Amino acid sequence: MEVGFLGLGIMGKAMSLNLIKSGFKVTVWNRTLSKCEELAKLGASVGETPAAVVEKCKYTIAMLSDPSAALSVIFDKGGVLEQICPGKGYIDMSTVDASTTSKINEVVSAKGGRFLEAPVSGSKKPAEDGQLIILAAGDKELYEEIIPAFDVMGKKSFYLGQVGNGANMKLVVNMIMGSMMNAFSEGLVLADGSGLNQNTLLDVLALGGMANPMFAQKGPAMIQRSYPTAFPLKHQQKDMRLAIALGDQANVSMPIAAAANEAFKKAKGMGLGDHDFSAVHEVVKIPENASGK
Ligand SMILES: NC(=O)C1=CN([C@@H]2O[C@H](COP(=O)(O)OP(=O)(O)OC[C@H]3O[C@@H](n4cnc5c(N)ncnc54)[C@H](OP(=O)(O)O)[C@@H]3O)[C@@H](O)[C@H]2O)C=CC1
Ligand SMILES: O=CCCC(=O)O
Repeated sequence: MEVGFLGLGIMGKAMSLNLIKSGFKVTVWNRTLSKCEELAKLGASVGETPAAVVEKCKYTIAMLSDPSAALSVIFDKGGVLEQICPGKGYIDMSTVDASTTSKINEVVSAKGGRFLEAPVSGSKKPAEDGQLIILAAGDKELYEEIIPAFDVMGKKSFYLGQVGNGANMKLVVNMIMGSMMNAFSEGLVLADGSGLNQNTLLDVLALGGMANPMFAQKGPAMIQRSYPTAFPLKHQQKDMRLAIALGDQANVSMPIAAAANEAFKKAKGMGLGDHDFSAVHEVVKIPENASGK
């Protein structure tokens, strides 16, 4: 199967590499074109523009930072719209809001193309291991046709119905995750401020009903104030912002998510946007010289 891939960031690079390793013919494009070189050495073809990729491939996947990036590869000069046509499918796996995917669906469909949104749960390591959770919605036939690629990139795919449901599901999941990360950071700081051993806290959490891979994997590094980037904090803040807007539309009060968003905003303001989202810990951390009592 010949597949195009737009966006070779943390996630897109790992996902497209898995497709290549599994025997897909992959044509890649990235805004910073030099990032295509590594993939080219591993067997990818390179398209000069998103339009060139779509022209070459029956299916094109995108994995881009945010709504503005997702729209710009569609509408800009050399964008997807210039070549999308009947027989071609466009699959956007970026985390964006439903209004963005609805807009893309509308213009792709108007040109006779088919559209599927398919954001993912799971981070850098699951992307490298082909263990993502895929939250697809949109054209059902396209979903069924692209399953072989999803099976390479993910461990489970959900088909959620109409365009918007995948985007919304992803925002709900990440809203919960961002709130949890804030509560976890506060817990680590509270343990420390109360004279408790933070590693013992991790051991206690790991044995109970709150045990989860996020606490287990990120906790030890957070205690060391180390935040190697798997999921950039700036993207988590974007997801909180979009989830809060979704709450506005649905009249759902979300004070916990709102407080978490404020902490991520503050962390971004502290220059932590490119660190892992666990760096929000720095916002709640008790200054080293304060006893907290
Ligand atoms: N990292 C993670 O753990 C996860 C991330 N996601 C989501 O996946 C998406 C990608 O994340 P990730 O790979 O981490 O992000 P990165 O920041 O590593 O990569 C972002 C990609 O978007 C491209 N891009 C940014 N702005 C534009 C633009 N205006 N026009 C064209 N391309 C643009 C970048 O190109 P360039 O190289 O030129 O900057 C790069 O290829 C995001 O929506 C994120 O929320 C979902 C699940 C997990
Ligand atoms: O959107 C990012 C999700 C990161 C994760 O699921 O660990």
